[in-house]
Amino acid sequence: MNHPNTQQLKIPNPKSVVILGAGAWGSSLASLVSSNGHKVSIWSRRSNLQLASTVNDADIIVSAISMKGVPDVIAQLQLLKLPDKAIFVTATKGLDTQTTCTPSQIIQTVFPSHPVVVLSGPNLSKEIELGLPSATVVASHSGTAAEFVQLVFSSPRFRVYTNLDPLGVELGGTLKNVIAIAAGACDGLQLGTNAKAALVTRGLSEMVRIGVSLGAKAETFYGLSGLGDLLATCNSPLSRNYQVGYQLACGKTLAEILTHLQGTAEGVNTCSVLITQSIGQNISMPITEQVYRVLQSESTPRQALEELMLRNIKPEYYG
Ligand SMILES: NC(=O)C1=CN([C@@H]2O[C@H](COP(=O)(O)OP(=O)(O)OC[C@H]3O[C@@H](n4cnc5c(N)ncnc54)[C@H](O)[C@@H]3O)[C@@H](O)[C@H]2O)C=CC1
Ligand SMILES: O=C(CO)COP(=O)(O)O
Repeated sequence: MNHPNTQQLKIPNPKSVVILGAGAWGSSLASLVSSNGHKVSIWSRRSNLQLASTVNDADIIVSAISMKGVPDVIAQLQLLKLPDKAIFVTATKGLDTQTTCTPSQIIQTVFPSHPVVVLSGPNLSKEIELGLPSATVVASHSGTAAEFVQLVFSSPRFRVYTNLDPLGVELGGTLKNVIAIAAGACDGLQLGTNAKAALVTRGLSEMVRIGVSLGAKAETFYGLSGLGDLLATCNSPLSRNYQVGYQLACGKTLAEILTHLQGTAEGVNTCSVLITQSIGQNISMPITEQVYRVLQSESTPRQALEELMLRNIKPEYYG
């Protein structure tokens, strides 16, 4: 089968793309889409634009807001008349603390007749703003919707793959944030490359375990949206989640870190949701548990390390 290359990817008519959220990720996504010749409108809770007039002709509505704003903004959209053609794209990486739902689950419940596409991958927004090359995944139960979104976002500097496991893609981007906090702490404590490799590998194992129990496919976690994003976030000081862990290891309190952090570190809230889910489903998540204890000030990063190293010895189960 012949696939077009990125030079041939022009959609004949420019599409109307609405980005909800004017933070770091919303702005980067807007610049990617507008560089491809599409019409982009950015809405945020602080802008003067009316949500109703912004979305009234949208082909694509992208959520790039922090998780805590998603239920409220989707409830606002529910009161409006959306075009039948509108496809939702969620680029938010978090879990709702009230319901434990993912953003795509919240959107699909409210808008059952609109396709929902998850966009997630190793996409540090600062690098994308610099025009550096990057790849991502767009996943949906509707292959047609995923391919449409792929065409709108693809460019020679942003390579977009489709995937039919939206939950797996969404959970990859969400669960890795907790491991990135641990990786930042590992670097902050200067534990070395061997320790980091062990942490990230066992972290991936935790992601697969809880992800599969929630209904995702195991293999999805070994792709760009799982392992790919895990590697990017666990190895870059540009990651806010990594920064949280790094600075905790340097002795700062969580409150101090969050006050000065630029943007959202979703891993902090995601970690609490995962603890509830892992207890409820009786799934072992030792790294997540230690991150939780450190975030709650019940333990220090150094004590968390000792707890992990002193666990009962066992075979290397995968997944
Ligand atoms: N920055 C990055 O490199 C990437 C971020 N993401 C994800 O995108 C989401 C947004 O991240 P950033 O843009 O970096 O965060 P940010 O903190 O820069 O921007 C967050 C946006 O959400 C809006 N928002 C926050 N609470 C809200 C509420 N209660 N109601 C309505 N709007 C609200 C803010 O006004 C702002 O426009 C997060 O889930 C993040 O994990 C995903 C990939 C890359
Ligand atoms: O998800 C991201 C990169 O893919 C961004 O990570 P942070 O939210 O930790 O900055």
